[in-house]
Amino acid sequence: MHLMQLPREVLLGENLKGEVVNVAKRIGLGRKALVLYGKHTKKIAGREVEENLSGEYEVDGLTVKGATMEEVNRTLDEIRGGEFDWLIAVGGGSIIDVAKLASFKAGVPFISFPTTASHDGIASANASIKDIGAKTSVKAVPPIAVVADVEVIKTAPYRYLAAGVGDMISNLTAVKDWQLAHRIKGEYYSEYAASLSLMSAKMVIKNADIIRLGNEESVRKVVKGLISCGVAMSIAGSSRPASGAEHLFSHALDAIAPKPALHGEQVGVGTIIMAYLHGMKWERVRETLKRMGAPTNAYELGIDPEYIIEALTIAHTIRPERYTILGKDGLTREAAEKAAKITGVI
Ligand SMILES: NC(=O)C1=CN([C@@H]2O[C@H](COP(=O)(O)OP(=O)(O)OC[C@H]3O[C@@H](n4cnc5c(N)ncnc54)[C@H](OP(=O)(O)O)[C@@H]3O)[C@@H](O)[C@H]2O)C=CC1
Ligand SMILES: O=C(CO)COP(=O)(O)O
Ligand SMILES: [Zn+2]
Repeated sequence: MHLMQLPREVLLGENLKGEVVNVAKRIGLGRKALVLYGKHTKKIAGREVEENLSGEYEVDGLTVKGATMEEVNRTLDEIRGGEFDWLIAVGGGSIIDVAKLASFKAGVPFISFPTTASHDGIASANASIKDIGAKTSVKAVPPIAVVADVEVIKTAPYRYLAAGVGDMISNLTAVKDWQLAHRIKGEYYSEYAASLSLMSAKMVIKNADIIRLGNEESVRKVVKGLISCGVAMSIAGSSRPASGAEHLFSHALDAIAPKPALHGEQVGVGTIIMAYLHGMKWERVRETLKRMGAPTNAYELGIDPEYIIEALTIAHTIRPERYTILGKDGLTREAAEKAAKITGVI
């Protein structure tokens, strides 16, 4: 059996902070709601969402510090202790992922209220949580609804939108890796999931000039693409269509770099290198990221080249069951340095 779980409602528009009440009513969610937000996203939209809900529901808020198991367990304790019926995550990828896993473990639904268009976890069913070692996603549940307020998402610095583009462009190499694993390891491959994932990547390349403007239309285009990526992952039953070696590189950077960059920025740079290793048109990937104003090298990521090389050499160890262009043995230091230099990453 192949289970595909998808959100029941997706709202994309303006001034939706108050609309959550109607969404919850339509879906028939219970009386007690827990609003999850981060330190910043509480001020950006979380507090207002909480206030709006309090007219109709019994509401409490919880500030989450990051996508760690500790925070998932703290949220879980809060849900169980307070007997909450549902959650709403107001934030970036980290807050949404904590809500996703906690809601899955507690068996209660959650609404995704993204404050950035920086990642494709907005509507996906998997959660990337840092536990021991590197952070890779695990199966959870998709949000029961996605409420994407363009006005809120537009308040985020442009850098976040460009990161979202990076997370979508990464589908180009992720799908190549998936096809490789299908051919070499006989891994399950879904043509529908792969096509949907590639469509988002191609759409952002095509619409690069509109997205670059960072206006409302740009946000709408990026959010729709990110939601499609989430659906692709749900169809596949894993993050395979949107996460290959470029993501392993980013996960490795998260584990070793003193100050990692945004997820989407790192996977964008990873895509340049992995496209080179695949013999793809890596220059086109770099050009698109450049046009977007997204980082294309170590300096722009704010990460020392030494960490880039190390991340490339350890990336294959992060999720050994996921076969990629890095193979079973990974890159040698020399090969990593060469690939990073040729592509202008270091
Ligand atoms: N599950 C999945 O399928 C996927 C998961 N991911 C995961 O998502 C995470 C990356 O998400 P990302 O959004 O890049 O990063 P974070 O969620 O970690 O957010 C980064 C920072 O941005 C702040 N922020 C959020 N919204 C705004 C805003 N509107 N304006 C200004 N600052 C804002 C956050 O504030 P605050 O401190 O309040 O939180 C935080 O300090 C990673 O953990 C990644 O692994 C990525 C792709 C797919
Ligand atoms: O970031 C993701 C997809 O863009 C999720 O990927 P991981 O499964 O590698 O965490
Ligand atoms: Zn990603």
